[in-house]
Amino acid sequence: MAPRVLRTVPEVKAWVETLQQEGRRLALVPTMGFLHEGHVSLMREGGRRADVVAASIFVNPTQFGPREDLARYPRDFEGDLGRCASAGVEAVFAPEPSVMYPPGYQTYVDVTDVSQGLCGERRPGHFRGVATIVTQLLALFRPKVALFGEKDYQQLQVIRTLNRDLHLGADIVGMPTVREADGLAMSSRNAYLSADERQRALALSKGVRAAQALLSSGTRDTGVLVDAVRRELKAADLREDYVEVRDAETLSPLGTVAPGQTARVLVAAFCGATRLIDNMPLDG
Ligand SMILES: Nc1ncnc2c1ncn2[C@@H]1O[C@H](COP(=O)(O)OP(=O)(O)OP(=O)(O)O)[C@@H](O)[C@H]1O
Ligand SMILES: CC(C)(CO)[C@@H](O)C(=O)[O-]
Ligand code: BAL
Repeated sequence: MAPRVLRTVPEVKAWVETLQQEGRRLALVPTMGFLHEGHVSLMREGGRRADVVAASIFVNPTQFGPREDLARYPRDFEGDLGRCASAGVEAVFAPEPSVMYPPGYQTYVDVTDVSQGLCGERRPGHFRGVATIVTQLLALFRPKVALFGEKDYQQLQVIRTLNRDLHLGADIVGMPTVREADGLAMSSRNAYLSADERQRALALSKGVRAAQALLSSGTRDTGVLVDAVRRELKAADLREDYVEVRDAETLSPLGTVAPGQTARVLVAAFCGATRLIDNMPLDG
């Protein structure tokens, strides 16, 4: 069935109120649209963990820097509604920016430690925008469960932290990265890539896999693991934005991956003009 489209805050409140009266538990999947199988995996898992699934489709202006791709971010609302319908989504919240940021809006959420470095450093203000919109969505929908992808790993940790610190009460579920058959992490921004760039973009997933393989064969020095990723970027002529190994939960930088430690190797790189990210677990 086609999902119901909600456009305003009173519409969301009325819909959520009805769910509560019916005793139906909600799973929320926040997105920026141009949906792919990664998003669908979150929606389907939402359906397994709750009684009803809602998605939001909102290209949130406050998380884009002034020189970033807000104006040309890919959009396909009709196609997205079809994908939501086949994933069992009952309601789609698709507000105009003025609904989330009306005149007089003045409340922003800063999550400090886990926003440091990585995308937090390379995209100043990005996580403030993400944390602000996700806090609004969790406060409005009050879902039992909210699902996010590990592809945006630092974002997931930022959201876990704000949900805990602000007592928002959702179960935050992180879902594994869905990949194309050749390993490229699915991402709406892959649509920007030319055929040649699409091939070269494989360097990100190859690089993080090379780091995983090195750790499995006993290399614990994170400098050596980072170099393995850099070699793949260089071979494909990608420009590094960052490559780091960090603690998987706190995201503190690591010099070595200790036995029993859960770490993560994270990469961001430019393939032509398109900035892509990827990451993988490194279990010491
Ligand atoms: N390949 C993927 N596998 C699993 N989850 C994903 C994947 N790609 C995105 N997600 C998750 O879907 C949610 C919405 O993400 P978003 O709409 O920004 O899509 P995106 O493909 O990551 O777009 P972008 O190219 O802008 O990064 C986020 O929680 C994100 O982590
Ligand atoms: C979580 C999110 C929907 C907030 O705008 C966005 O950052 C995304 O799509 O990953
Ligand atoms: N997928 C995270 C949202 C962003 O890159 O702005």
